[in-house]
Amino acid sequence: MSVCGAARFRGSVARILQQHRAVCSHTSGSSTEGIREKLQAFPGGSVELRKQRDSGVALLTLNNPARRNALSGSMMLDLEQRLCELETWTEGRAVIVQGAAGTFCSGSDLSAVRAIANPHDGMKMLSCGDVSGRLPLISVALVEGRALGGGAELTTACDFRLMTSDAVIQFVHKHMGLVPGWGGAARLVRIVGSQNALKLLSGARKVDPDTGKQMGLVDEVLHCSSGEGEALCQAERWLGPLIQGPAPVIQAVKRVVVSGRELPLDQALQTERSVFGTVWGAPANLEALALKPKHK
Ligand SMILES: CCCC(=O)SCCNC(=O)CCNC(=O)[C@H](O)C(C)(C)COP(=O)(O)OP(=O)(O)OC[C@H]1O[C@@H](n2cnc3c(N)ncnc32)[C@H](O)[C@@H]1OP(=O)(O)O
Repeated sequence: MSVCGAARFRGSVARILQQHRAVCSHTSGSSTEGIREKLQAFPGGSVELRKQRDSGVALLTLNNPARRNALSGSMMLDLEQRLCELETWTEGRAVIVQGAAGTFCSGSDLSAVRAIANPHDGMKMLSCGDVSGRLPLISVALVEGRALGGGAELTTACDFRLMTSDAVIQFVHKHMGLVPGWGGAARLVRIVGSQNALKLLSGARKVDPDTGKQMGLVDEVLHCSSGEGEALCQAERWLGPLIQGPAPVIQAVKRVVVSGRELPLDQALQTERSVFGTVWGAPANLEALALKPKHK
């Protein structure tokens, strides 16, 4: 390349980088604010967080029963806020995600969806509702009633799914002219394999607990005979053996498994080494060594 050509080339690269920076700042900063304001304009319901300090289990409840716990605009923002609170809960071990009044979540609130049904707002909305990889504790979706659309996606963001015997999970996106956008498709493929994921998404198939269990989408079916609260009690009992032990160790286990699941091998190995460094010689490790345990 001539000197002149090289200068022109450097000039073009600089221009492209400048344009790229402009696009990035547009999509991350003020425009995210724009979507926040739009979402705030669709209030209704709430996302409640109750940290049970004695057990280290948090309850995250989608609470919009008049709309079958559809995620309103303000609930999407609430959800983000609650996840931030969970991320810094150092004494936490697990979180159970549930819906109020015996049903999980009917997806995005259709009135909000209608108001922002253009590609630009849709892309920005994703930055507010994405819970993938955000749950720092062992997470369980307790599915009673229906988990539809974005609600079905939310179940895949959890490590485990427990369903009551009459519950249904359904990725209804195709019926809405959509595909998942909050990571529900990618995670579904990892959970049930691509053949099953394709069947569930392209057929918008209703998944009952038994089918879910066969596919590996559902970890346990809960048979509840008596009333309110029984499913939650059973879910807490199911979780019990997984969360025995010191919180830092449980959180470390979660981190190595998530990195193994979601990162390329070289990065996962690196993460595992650094997480190992946080538990080796730490109080729980020293206490266990002092007890001279035998694992019979
Ligand atoms: C990227 C995100 C993709 C998405 O999530 S798009 C949204 C997908 N979800 C839907 O289309 C849900 C549509 N709703 C339904 O199929 C049914 O309402 C559902 C959930 C099976 C419940 O059926 P039922 O128990 O018979 O109750 P119902 O139909 O009378 O509903 C009770 C009230 O709740 C409302 N509702 C249910 N799901 C909603 C939603 N997603 N957004 C806004 N409002 C919703 C429903 O309109 C009804 O309200 P109203 O009492 O008529 O004022």
